[in-house]
Amino acid sequence: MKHGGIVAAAIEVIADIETRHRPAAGALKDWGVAHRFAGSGDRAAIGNLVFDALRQRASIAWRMGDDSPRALALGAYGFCWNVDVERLEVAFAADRHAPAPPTDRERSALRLATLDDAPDWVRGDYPEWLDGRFKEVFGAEAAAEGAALAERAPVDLRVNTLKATRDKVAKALARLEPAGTPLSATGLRIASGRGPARQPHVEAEAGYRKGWFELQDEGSQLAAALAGAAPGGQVADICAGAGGKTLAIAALMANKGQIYAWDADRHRLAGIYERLQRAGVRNAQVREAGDAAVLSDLNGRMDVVLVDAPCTGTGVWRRRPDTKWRVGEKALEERKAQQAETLRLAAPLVKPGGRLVYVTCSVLAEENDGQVASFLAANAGFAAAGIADLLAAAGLDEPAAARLADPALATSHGLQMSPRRTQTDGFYVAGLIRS
Ligand SMILES: C[S@@+](CC[C@H](N)C(=O)[O-])C[C@H]1O[C@@H](n2cnc3c(N)ncnc32)[C@H](O)[C@@H]1O
Repeated sequence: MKHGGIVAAAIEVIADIETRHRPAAGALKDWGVAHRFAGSGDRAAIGNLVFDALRQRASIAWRMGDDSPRALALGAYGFCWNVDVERLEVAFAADRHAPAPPTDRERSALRLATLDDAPDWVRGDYPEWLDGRFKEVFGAEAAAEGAALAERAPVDLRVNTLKATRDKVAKALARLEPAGTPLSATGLRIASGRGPARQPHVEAEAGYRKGWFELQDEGSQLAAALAGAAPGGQVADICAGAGGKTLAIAALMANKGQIYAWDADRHRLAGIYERLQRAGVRNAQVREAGDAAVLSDLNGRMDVVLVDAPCTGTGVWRRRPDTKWRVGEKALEERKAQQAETLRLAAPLVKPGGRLVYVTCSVLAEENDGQVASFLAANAGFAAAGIADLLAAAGLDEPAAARLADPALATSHGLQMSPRRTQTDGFYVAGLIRS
Protein backbone atom coordinates (compact mmCIF):
# COMPACT_ATOMS: atom_id res chain seq x y z
CA MET A 1 0.00 0.00 0.00
CA LYS A 2 1.06 3.56 -0.64
CA HIS A 3 0.99 6.17 2.10
CA GLY A 4 -2.38 7.61 1.03
CA GLY A 5 -4.02 4.22 1.61
CA ILE A 6 -2.22 3.84 4.93
CA VAL A 7 -3.58 7.18 6.18
CA ALA A 8 -7.09 6.23 4.95
CA ALA A 9 -6.90 2.90 6.79
CA ALA A 10 -5.67 4.63 9.96
CA ILE A 11 -8.70 6.94 9.82
CA GLU A 12 -11.00 3.90 9.69
CA VAL A 13 -9.25 2.17 12.56
CA ILE A 14 -9.19 5.28 14.79
CA ALA A 15 -12.92 5.79 14.10
CA ASP A 16 -13.57 2.19 15.16
CA ILE A 17 -11.51 2.60 18.37
CA GLU A 18 -13.26 5.84 19.28
CA THR A 19 -16.86 5.03 18.42
CA ARG A 20 -16.81 1.56 19.93
CA HIS A 21 -14.44 2.38 22.83
CA ARG A 22 -12.39 -0.69 22.04
CA PRO A 23 -8.69 -1.53 22.40
CA ALA A 24 -6.49 -0.54 19.46
CA ALA A 25 -5.06 -4.04 18.97
CA GLY A 26 -8.55 -5.52 18.40
CA ALA A 27 -9.55 -2.77 15.95
CA LEU A 28 -6.31 -3.23 13.97
CA LYS A 29 -6.75 -6.99 13.87
CA ASP A 30 -10.33 -6.68 12.58
CA TRP A 31 -9.21 -4.21 9.92
CA GLY A 32 -6.59 -6.73 8.75
CA VAL A 33 -9.16 -9.55 8.58
CA ALA A 34 -11.55 -7.39 6.54
CA HIS A 35 -8.76 -6.26 4.17
CA ARG A 36 -6.83 -9.40 3.36
CA PHE A 37 -5.01 -7.76 0.45
CA ALA A 38 -2.94 -5.74 2.94
CA GLY A 39 0.44 -7.36 3.64
CA SER A 40 2.14 -7.56 7.03
CA GLY A 41 4.29 -4.49 6.27
CA ASP A 42 1.16 -2.48 5.41
CA ARG A 43 -0.57 -3.57 8.59
CA ALA A 44 2.51 -2.64 10.62
CA ALA A 45 2.60 0.83 9.03
CA ILE A 46 -1.11 1.37 9.73
CA GLY A 47 -0.58 0.22 13.33
CA ASN A 48 2.34 2.64 13.73
CA LEU A 49 0.26 5.57 12.48
CA VAL A 50 -2.71 4.67 14.69
CA PHE A 51 -0.51 4.29 17.78
CA ASP A 52 1.37 7.53 17.02
CA ALA A 53 -1.99 9.33 16.71
CA LEU A 54 -3.13 7.91 20.06
CA ARG A 55 0.16 8.72 21.79
CA GLN A 56 -0.08 12.37 20.78
CA ARG A 57 -3.86 12.66 20.51
CA ALA A 58 -4.26 15.85 22.55
CA SER A 59 -1.46 17.83 20.91
CA ILE A 60 -2.44 16.72 17.40
CA ALA A 61 -6.08 17.68 18.04
CA TRP A 62 -4.95 21.05 19.40
CA ARG A 63 -2.78 21.80 16.39
CA MET A 64 -5.39 20.61 13.89
CA GLY A 65 -8.21 22.40 15.75
CA ASP A 66 -10.17 19.17 15.40
CA ASP A 67 -10.15 15.78 17.14
CA SER A 68 -11.89 13.76 14.42
CA PRO A 69 -10.25 10.50 13.28
CA ARG A 70 -9.29 12.21 10.01
CA ALA A 71 -7.60 15.11 11.82
CA LEU A 72 -5.75 12.70 14.13
CA ALA A 73 -4.48 10.52 11.26
CA LEU A 74 -3.46 13.48 9.09
CA GLY A 75 -1.81 15.15 12.08
CA ALA A 76 0.09 11.99 13.07
CA TYR A 77 1.28 11.59 9.46
CA GLY A 78 2.37 15.22 9.29
CA PHE A 79 3.74 15.85 12.79
CA CYS A 80 4.91 12.41 13.98
CA TRP A 81 6.17 11.08 10.64
CA ASN A 82 7.64 14.46 9.70
CA VAL A 83 5.89 14.71 6.34
CA ASP A 84 5.39 18.30 5.25
CA VAL A 85 2.12 19.33 3.67
CA GLU A 86 3.53 19.46 0.13
CA ARG A 87 4.73 15.84 0.35
CA LEU A 88 1.43 14.84 1.93
CA GLU A 89 -0.47 16.32 -1.02
CA VAL A 90 1.77 14.53 -3.52
CA ALA A 91 1.32 11.24 -1.64
CA PHE A 92 -2.46 11.63 -1.56
CA ALA A 93 -2.67 12.66 -5.23
CA ALA A 94 -0.66 9.59 -6.29
CA ASP A 95 -2.98 7.11 -4.56
CA ARG A 96 -6.62 6.47 -5.42
CA HIS A 97 -7.12 4.91 -1.98
CA ALA A 98 -6.02 8.11 -0.23
CA PRO A 99 -8.41 10.25 1.79
CA ALA A 100 -9.72 13.51 0.27
CA PRO A 101 -6.97 16.11 -0.18
CA PRO A 102 -6.40 18.43 2.77
CA THR A 103 -8.72 21.41 3.05
CA ASP A 104 -7.30 24.94 3.30
CA ARG A 105 -7.83 24.82 7.06
CA GLU A 106 -6.01 21.48 7.40
CA ARG A 107 -3.21 22.68 5.15
CA SER A 108 -2.63 25.74 7.26
CA ALA A 109 -2.77 23.73 10.52
CA LEU A 110 -0.26 21.19 9.20
CA ARG A 111 2.03 23.98 8.09
CA LEU A 112 1.77 26.52 10.90
CA ALA A 113 0.06 25.30 14.06
CA THR A 114 2.18 25.30 17.22
CA LEU A 115 1.66 24.31 20.84
CA ASP A 116 2.93 27.66 22.14
CA ASP A 117 -0.34 28.63 23.83
CA ALA A 118 -1.47 25.12 24.71
CA PRO A 119 -2.08 24.10 28.33
CA ASP A 120 0.28 21.60 29.98
CA TRP A 121 -2.05 18.61 29.54
CA VAL A 122 -2.08 19.24 25.77
CA ARG A 123 1.68 19.77 25.51
CA GLY A 124 2.16 16.66 27.68
CA ASP A 125 -0.49 14.64 25.84
CA TYR A 126 -2.18 13.38 28.99
CA PRO A 127 -5.91 13.50 29.82
CA GLU A 128 -7.08 16.84 31.21
CA TRP A 129 -8.60 15.22 34.32
CA LEU A 130 -5.09 14.05 35.34
CA ASP A 131 -3.55 17.55 35.15
CA GLY A 132 -3.60 18.08 38.94
CA ARG A 133 -2.22 14.60 39.59
CA PHE A 134 0.63 15.03 37.09
CA LYS A 135 1.57 18.36 38.68
CA GLU A 136 1.44 16.80 42.15
CA VAL A 137 4.19 14.36 41.07
CA PHE A 138 6.14 16.29 38.44
CA GLY A 139 5.44 19.96 39.28
CA ALA A 140 6.67 22.27 36.53
CA GLU A 141 7.96 19.24 34.59
CA ALA A 142 4.46 17.77 34.10
CA ALA A 143 4.21 18.64 30.39
CA ALA A 144 7.76 17.45 29.64
CA GLU A 145 7.21 14.17 31.53
CA GLY A 146 3.91 13.65 29.70
CA ALA A 147 5.55 14.38 26.35
CA ALA A 148 8.23 11.75 27.04
CA LEU A 149 5.45 9.26 27.86
CA ALA A 150 3.96 10.12 24.45
CA GLU A 151 7.02 9.03 22.42
CA ARG A 152 7.49 5.59 20.89
CA ALA A 153 9.27 3.20 23.24
CA PRO A 154 12.30 1.14 22.22
CA VAL A 155 12.14 -2.64 22.27
CA ASP A 156 13.82 -3.77 25.50
CA LEU A 157 14.91 -7.35 26.11
CA ARG A 158 16.04 -9.04 29.30
CA VAL A 159 18.72 -11.62 28.72
CA ASN A 160 17.89 -14.79 30.64
CA THR A 161 21.14 -15.49 32.47
CA LEU A 162 19.96 -19.03 33.24
CA LYS A 163 20.50 -19.82 29.56
CA ALA A 164 22.52 -17.09 27.83
CA THR A 165 24.75 -14.05 28.21
CA ARG A 166 24.22 -10.53 26.96
CA ASP A 167 27.00 -11.03 24.39
CA LYS A 168 25.49 -14.24 23.09
CA VAL A 169 22.06 -12.66 22.59
CA ALA A 170 23.53 -9.48 21.12
CA LYS A 171 25.42 -11.59 18.59
CA ALA A 172 22.35 -13.66 17.69
CA LEU A 173 20.32 -10.49 17.11
CA ALA A 174 23.16 -8.48 15.53
CA ARG A 175 21.13 -7.53 12.44
CA LEU A 176 18.67 -5.69 14.73
CA GLU A 177 21.59 -3.69 16.20
CA PRO A 178 20.79 -4.14 19.90
CA ALA A 179 22.77 -2.10 22.45
CA GLY A 180 23.23 -2.79 26.15
CA THR A 181 20.67 -0.92 28.27
CA PRO A 182 22.35 1.77 30.39
CA LEU A 183 21.07 0.61 33.81
CA SER A 184 20.15 -3.07 33.74
CA ALA A 185 23.15 -5.34 33.26
CA THR A 186 20.93 -7.95 31.62
CA GLY A 187 19.13 -5.60 29.23
CA LEU A 188 19.43 -5.09 25.49
CA ARG A 189 17.69 -2.27 23.65
CA ILE A 190 16.64 -2.04 20.02
CA ALA A 191 15.82 1.52 18.98
CA SER A 192 12.26 2.19 17.89
CA GLY A 193 11.94 2.83 14.17
CA ARG A 194 10.46 6.00 12.73
CA GLY A 195 7.43 6.45 10.51
CA PRO A 196 6.20 3.24 8.88
CA ALA A 197 9.27 1.15 9.82
CA ARG A 198 8.19 -2.17 11.25
CA GLN A 199 9.09 -2.89 14.91
CA PRO A 200 11.29 -5.99 15.14
CA HIS A 201 9.27 -9.10 15.93
CA VAL A 202 11.75 -10.60 18.36
CA GLU A 203 9.42 -13.37 19.49
CA ALA A 204 9.93 -14.96 16.07
CA GLU A 205 13.68 -15.31 16.71
CA ALA A 206 15.19 -18.72 17.43
CA GLY A 207 16.86 -17.34 20.58
CA TYR A 208 13.47 -16.37 21.98
CA ARG A 209 12.08 -19.85 21.45
CA LYS A 210 15.18 -21.24 23.19
CA GLY A 211 14.50 -19.06 26.24
CA TRP A 212 17.59 -16.89 25.87
CA PHE A 213 15.68 -13.65 26.38
CA GLU A 214 12.34 -12.13 27.26
CA LEU A 215 10.68 -8.90 26.17
CA GLN A 216 10.84 -6.67 29.25
CA ASP A 217 11.21 -2.94 29.68
CA GLU A 218 14.39 -1.90 31.48
CA GLY A 219 12.30 -0.28 34.24
CA SER A 220 10.54 -3.58 34.86
CA GLN A 221 13.94 -5.35 34.98
CA LEU A 222 15.15 -2.83 37.57
CA ALA A 223 11.96 -3.21 39.62
CA ALA A 224 12.56 -6.97 39.72
CA ALA A 225 16.18 -6.42 40.80
CA LEU A 226 15.09 -3.94 43.49
CA ALA A 227 13.01 -6.70 45.09
CA GLY A 228 16.44 -7.77 46.37
CA ALA A 229 15.87 -11.54 46.15
CA ALA A 230 19.06 -13.47 46.85
CA PRO A 231 20.02 -16.98 45.66
CA GLY A 232 18.69 -19.47 48.22
CA GLY A 233 16.01 -17.08 49.50
CA GLN A 234 12.28 -17.58 49.96
CA VAL A 235 10.23 -15.24 47.78
CA ALA A 236 6.50 -14.82 47.12
CA ASP A 237 5.36 -13.02 43.98
CA ILE A 238 1.67 -12.59 44.71
CA CYS A 239 0.63 -10.60 41.60
CA ALA A 240 2.59 -12.83 39.26
CA GLY A 241 0.36 -12.50 36.18
CA ALA A 242 2.11 -14.18 33.26
CA GLY A 243 5.35 -14.11 35.23
CA GLY A 244 7.43 -11.26 33.81
CA LYS A 245 8.99 -10.46 37.19
CA THR A 246 8.92 -14.07 38.43
CA LEU A 247 11.23 -15.04 35.55
CA ALA A 248 13.56 -12.10 36.16
CA ILE A 249 13.80 -12.88 39.88
CA ALA A 250 14.39 -16.61 39.24
CA ALA A 251 17.37 -15.68 37.07
CA LEU A 252 18.72 -13.29 39.73
CA MET A 253 18.40 -16.13 42.25
CA ALA A 254 20.33 -18.40 39.86
CA ASN A 255 17.56 -20.99 40.26
CA LYS A 256 18.45 -21.38 43.96
CA GLY A 257 15.88 -21.05 46.76
CA GLN A 258 12.17 -20.86 46.06
CA ILE A 259 9.72 -18.46 44.44
CA TYR A 260 6.02 -18.95 45.04
CA ALA A 261 4.02 -17.38 42.22
CA TRP A 262 0.35 -16.60 42.66
CA ASP A 263 -2.31 -14.35 41.17
CA ALA A 264 -5.94 -13.73 42.00
CA ASP A 265 -6.82 -14.17 38.32
CA ARG A 266 -6.57 -17.63 36.76
CA HIS A 267 -6.50 -16.26 33.20
CA ARG A 268 -3.64 -13.88 33.96
CA LEU A 269 -1.59 -16.63 35.58
CA ALA A 270 -2.21 -19.13 32.76
CA GLY A 271 0.71 -17.92 30.64
CA ILE A 272 3.32 -18.46 33.36
CA TYR A 273 3.75 -22.23 33.02
CA GLU A 274 5.01 -22.23 29.42
CA ARG A 275 7.26 -19.24 30.10
CA LEU A 276 8.87 -20.83 33.17
CA GLN A 277 9.58 -23.94 31.16
CA ARG A 278 11.05 -22.09 28.19
CA ALA A 279 13.26 -20.02 30.50
CA GLY A 280 14.58 -23.10 32.31
CA VAL A 281 13.33 -21.91 35.70
CA ARG A 282 13.42 -24.69 38.28
CA ASN A 283 12.90 -22.80 41.55
CA ALA A 284 9.37 -21.47 41.00
CA GLN A 285 6.27 -23.07 42.41
CA VAL A 286 2.99 -21.79 40.98
CA ARG A 287 0.14 -21.81 43.48
CA GLU A 288 -3.43 -22.21 42.22
CA ALA A 289 -4.97 -18.86 41.28
CA GLY A 290 -8.00 -17.45 43.01
CA ASP A 291 -8.31 -18.13 46.72
CA ALA A 292 -5.45 -16.60 48.73
CA ALA A 293 -5.85 -19.37 51.31
CA VAL A 294 -3.34 -21.36 49.20
CA LEU A 295 -0.66 -18.99 50.52
CA SER A 296 -1.40 -19.50 54.22
CA ASP A 297 1.47 -21.97 54.76
CA LEU A 298 3.88 -19.19 53.72
CA ASN A 299 2.85 -16.92 56.60
CA GLY A 300 5.82 -15.35 58.35
CA ARG A 301 8.32 -17.28 56.20
CA MET A 302 9.15 -15.05 53.21
CA ASP A 303 12.40 -13.09 52.88
CA VAL A 304 10.79 -11.06 50.11
CA VAL A 305 7.16 -10.58 49.11
CA LEU A 306 6.72 -8.81 45.80
CA VAL A 307 3.45 -6.98 45.15
CA ASP A 308 3.55 -6.00 41.47
CA ALA A 309 0.18 -4.36 41.91
CA PRO A 310 -2.62 -3.87 39.42
CA CYS A 311 -2.61 -0.19 38.42
CA THR A 312 -3.79 2.35 35.86
CA GLY A 313 -0.64 1.81 33.79
CA THR A 314 0.05 5.55 33.43
CA GLY A 315 3.76 4.71 33.37
CA VAL A 316 3.47 2.48 30.29
CA TRP A 317 1.52 4.80 28.00
CA ARG A 318 4.36 4.68 25.44
CA ARG A 319 3.53 1.02 24.87
CA ARG A 320 -0.26 1.13 25.42
CA PRO A 321 -1.35 4.59 24.29
CA ASP A 322 -5.02 3.66 23.85
CA THR A 323 -5.35 3.00 27.59
CA LYS A 324 -4.33 6.62 28.23
CA TRP A 325 -7.63 7.96 26.91
CA ARG A 326 -9.79 5.15 28.32
CA VAL A 327 -8.71 5.30 31.95
CA GLY A 328 -11.01 7.36 34.18
CA GLU A 329 -11.70 8.14 37.83
CA LYS A 330 -13.72 4.93 38.25
CA ALA A 331 -10.90 2.69 37.02
CA LEU A 332 -8.44 4.57 39.24
CA GLU A 333 -10.64 3.98 42.31
CA GLU A 334 -10.99 0.28 41.41
CA ARG A 335 -7.22 -0.13 41.03
CA LYS A 336 -6.63 1.62 44.36
CA ALA A 337 -8.99 -0.80 46.11
CA GLN A 338 -7.14 -3.75 44.51
CA GLN A 339 -3.78 -2.30 45.53
CA ALA A 340 -4.87 -2.02 49.16
CA GLU A 341 -6.15 -5.60 49.00
CA THR A 342 -2.88 -6.98 47.56
CA LEU A 343 -0.88 -5.22 50.28
CA ARG A 344 -3.24 -6.66 52.90
CA LEU A 345 -2.64 -10.18 51.51
CA ALA A 346 1.11 -9.70 51.30
CA ALA A 347 1.81 -8.41 54.82
CA PRO A 348 1.39 -11.64 56.83
CA LEU A 349 3.69 -13.60 54.50
CA VAL A 350 6.75 -11.48 55.29
CA LYS A 351 9.06 -12.91 57.94
CA PRO A 352 10.42 -10.64 60.70
CA GLY A 353 13.29 -8.69 59.13
CA GLY A 354 11.95 -9.57 55.67
CA ARG A 355 10.86 -7.15 52.99
CA LEU A 356 7.60 -6.32 51.23
CA VAL A 357 8.37 -4.71 47.87
CA TYR A 358 5.54 -2.72 46.31
CA VAL A 359 5.72 -1.98 42.57
CA THR A 360 3.42 -0.29 40.09
CA CYS A 361 3.80 0.86 36.50
CA SER A 362 2.00 4.10 37.36
CA VAL A 363 3.25 7.61 38.05
CA LEU A 364 0.22 8.70 40.11
CA ALA A 365 1.03 9.45 43.77
CA GLU A 366 -2.20 7.98 45.10
CA GLU A 367 -1.34 4.58 43.58
CA ASN A 368 2.23 4.78 44.86
CA ASP A 369 3.31 6.74 47.95
CA GLY A 370 -0.37 7.16 48.85
CA GLN A 371 -0.87 3.38 49.09
CA VAL A 372 2.37 2.92 50.99
CA ALA A 373 1.44 5.68 53.46
CA SER A 374 -1.99 4.10 54.12
CA PHE A 375 -0.36 0.69 54.56
CA LEU A 376 2.24 2.02 57.00
CA ALA A 377 -0.46 3.86 58.99
CA ALA A 378 -2.40 0.61 59.41
CA ASN A 379 0.60 -1.74 59.91
CA ALA A 380 2.81 -0.59 62.75
CA GLY A 381 5.05 -3.64 62.28
CA PHE A 382 6.39 -2.28 58.98
CA ALA A 383 8.72 0.65 58.20
CA ALA A 384 9.78 2.13 54.86
CA ALA A 385 13.16 0.70 53.81
CA GLY A 386 14.56 3.73 52.03
CA ILE A 387 16.25 3.79 48.64
CA ALA A 388 19.76 3.12 49.93
CA ASP A 389 18.58 -0.10 51.53
CA LEU A 390 16.73 -1.20 48.38
CA LEU A 391 19.78 -0.47 46.24
CA ALA A 392 22.12 -2.29 48.59
CA ALA A 393 19.96 -5.42 48.38
CA ALA A 394 19.57 -5.19 44.61
CA GLY A 395 23.23 -5.76 43.76
CA LEU A 396 23.14 -3.45 40.73
CA ASP A 397 26.29 -2.31 38.97
CA GLU A 398 27.77 0.89 40.40
CA PRO A 399 26.62 3.27 37.60
CA ALA A 400 23.05 1.95 37.78
CA ALA A 401 22.98 2.16 41.59
CA ALA A 402 24.32 5.72 41.44
CA ARG A 403 21.71 6.73 38.85
CA LEU A 404 18.82 5.27 40.87
CA ALA A 405 20.15 6.91 44.04
CA ASP A 406 19.64 10.32 42.40
CA PRO A 407 17.49 12.32 44.85
CA ALA A 408 15.43 13.54 41.89
CA LEU A 409 13.97 10.02 41.58
CA ALA A 410 13.14 9.72 45.30
CA THR A 411 9.56 10.08 46.50
CA SER A 412 8.40 10.14 50.13
CA HIS A 413 8.56 6.33 50.42
CA GLY A 414 10.10 4.97 47.22
CA LEU A 415 11.51 5.82 43.83
CA GLN A 416 9.83 6.84 40.61
CA MET A 417 11.28 6.07 37.20
CA SER A 418 9.95 7.60 33.97
CA PRO A 419 10.87 7.81 30.28
CA ARG A 420 12.20 11.34 30.82
CA ARG A 421 14.14 10.58 34.01
CA THR A 422 15.51 7.10 33.41
CA GLN A 423 14.63 6.36 29.76
CA THR A 424 12.45 3.49 31.04
CA ASP A 425 8.75 2.99 31.55
CA GLY A 426 7.32 4.77 34.61
CA PHE A 427 7.84 2.19 37.35
CA TYR A 428 7.46 2.98 41.05
CA VAL A 429 9.19 0.83 43.69
CA ALA A 430 9.03 1.00 47.50
CA GLY A 431 10.41 -1.40 50.11
CA LEU A 432 8.83 -2.04 53.51
CA ILE A 433 10.69 -3.92 56.22
CA ARG A 434 8.84 -6.00 58.81
CA SER A 435 10.17 -5.59 62.34
C1 LIG B 1 0.83 -5.50 36.96
S1 LIG B 1 0.05 -7.01 36.79
C2 LIG B 1 1.30 -8.18 37.13
C3 LIG B 1 2.35 -8.30 36.07
C4 LIG B 1 3.36 -9.40 36.33
N1 LIG B 1 3.88 -9.39 37.67
C5 LIG B 1 4.51 -9.29 35.36
O1 LIG B 1 5.61 -8.84 35.74
O2 LIG B 1 4.35 -9.71 34.21
C6 LIG B 1 -0.94 -7.08 38.24
C7 LIG B 1 -1.56 -8.42 38.55
O3 LIG B 1 -2.24 -8.33 39.80
C8 LIG B 1 -3.32 -9.24 39.76
N2 LIG B 1 -4.26 -8.93 40.85
C9 LIG B 1 -5.29 -8.10 40.86
N3 LIG B 1 -5.90 -8.09 42.06
C10 LIG B 1 -5.25 -8.98 42.81
C11 LIG B 1 -5.37 -9.45 44.13
N4 LIG B 1 -6.33 -9.00 44.95
N5 LIG B 1 -4.51 -10.36 44.55
C12 LIG B 1 -3.53 -10.81 43.72
N6 LIG B 1 -3.35 -10.41 42.47
C13 LIG B 1 -4.20 -9.50 42.04
C14 LIG B 1 -3.87 -9.11 38.39
O4 LIG B 1 -4.60 -10.27 38.04
C15 LIG B 1 -2.61 -8.92 37.56
O5 LIG B 1 -2.18 -10.12 37.00
